[in-house]
Amino acid sequence: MSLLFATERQVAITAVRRACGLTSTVFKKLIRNETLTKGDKSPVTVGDFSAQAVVNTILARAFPDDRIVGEEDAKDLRGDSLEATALRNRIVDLAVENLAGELDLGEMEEWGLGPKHTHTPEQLLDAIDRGTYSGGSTGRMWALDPIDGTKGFLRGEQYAVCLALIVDAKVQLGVIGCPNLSQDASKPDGPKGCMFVAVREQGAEQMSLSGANPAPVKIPTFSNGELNMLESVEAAHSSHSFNDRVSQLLNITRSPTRMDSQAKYCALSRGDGGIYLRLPATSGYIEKIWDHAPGSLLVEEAGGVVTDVHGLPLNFGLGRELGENHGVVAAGENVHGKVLAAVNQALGDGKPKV
Ligand SMILES: Nc1ncnc2c1ncn2[C@@H]1O[C@H](COP(=O)(O)O)[C@@H](OP(=O)(O)O)[C@H]1O
Ligand SMILES: [Mg+2]
Ligand SMILES: [Mg+2]
Ligand SMILES: [Mg+2]
Repeated sequence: MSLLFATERQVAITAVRRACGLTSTVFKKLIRNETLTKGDKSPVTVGDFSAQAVVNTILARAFPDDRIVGEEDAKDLRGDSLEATALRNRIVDLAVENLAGELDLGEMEEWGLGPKHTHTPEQLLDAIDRGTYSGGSTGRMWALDPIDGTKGFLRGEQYAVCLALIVDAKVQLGVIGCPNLSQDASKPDGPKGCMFVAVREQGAEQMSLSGANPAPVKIPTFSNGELNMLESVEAAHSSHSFNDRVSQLLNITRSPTRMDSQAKYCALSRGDGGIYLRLPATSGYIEKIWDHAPGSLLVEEAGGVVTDVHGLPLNFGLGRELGENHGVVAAGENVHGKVLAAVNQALGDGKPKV
């Protein structure tokens, strides 16, 4: 009997692996005018667009009826301006070359892959725009962040290609590719590039980006002195000062580990850091589902708990955003309760006294 979501798992691994190959290539050749600034002032590069084109092309071929909630859209690539034309040509070239790469183990030609396939610019822009689904609480949908941690990507630090399958608002499958993450955190100069795969009720594992050496990951039981905090590099994305207050309340003396992207969830799942805490630094910011869907399942399947500051599960069924949740608290099962208590004490301490 085959396991549930076995085909989806293989398709997602293929898509993430291909996209990671593409982003690594882009990083080596990225030039200044290949980055745009979006309406919310955040950066997006040719890597983000072309990775979304590749992943969505594969998903559309393998699962033509599935919806996709992807971070990017092709609006800025469709115009006739010189800038749009140059960006479009570059993105199309990158995606075409990546999709045409020889089939690797477990990959299928019918997913649009291999040298026999051609992909027109229009098809690739449409593939990017397959990601414009508004989300919702019923049916199947994929959540895609083609480059999570774009700022880390631009700095040459951590970033991740993140893909999740959500069915009736529940994340069932998550795949995260981290091209710059050390395969073994205790050997920072050792081989880099890992993929994390989780399927609900089937566990979580880490492997190399090529799929070699798969091994289960599990959050260890930390004693108090061993705990430390994982947090964003960008102070604008999560409040560092709030995390410091929580660390003090928990008597954590080790300094926080700062890294971009859902690599934080990956690090947590294998025990490199005991807590991932993310409180909005900007009032009114609502977290996006693609920034948390695969990471939260990975941590749960590695024996952890992921909630918001009220202890509520993350609700992936409310559209493109986690509209009901405030902040994210992720930690091992034996630690999560006391972190949540400390978070709420710190939130209470911050309120004006009447
Ligand atoms: N003001 C803000 N507050 C919280 N998160 C924000 C934010 N502005 C952008 N982000 C999100 O933070 C993500 C990166 O998180 P981190 O800091 O953990 O690396 C970004 O993902 P992208 O890089 O995919 O756009 C983006 O979705
Ligand atoms: Mg972005
Ligand atoms: Mg992101
Ligand atoms: Mg992104």
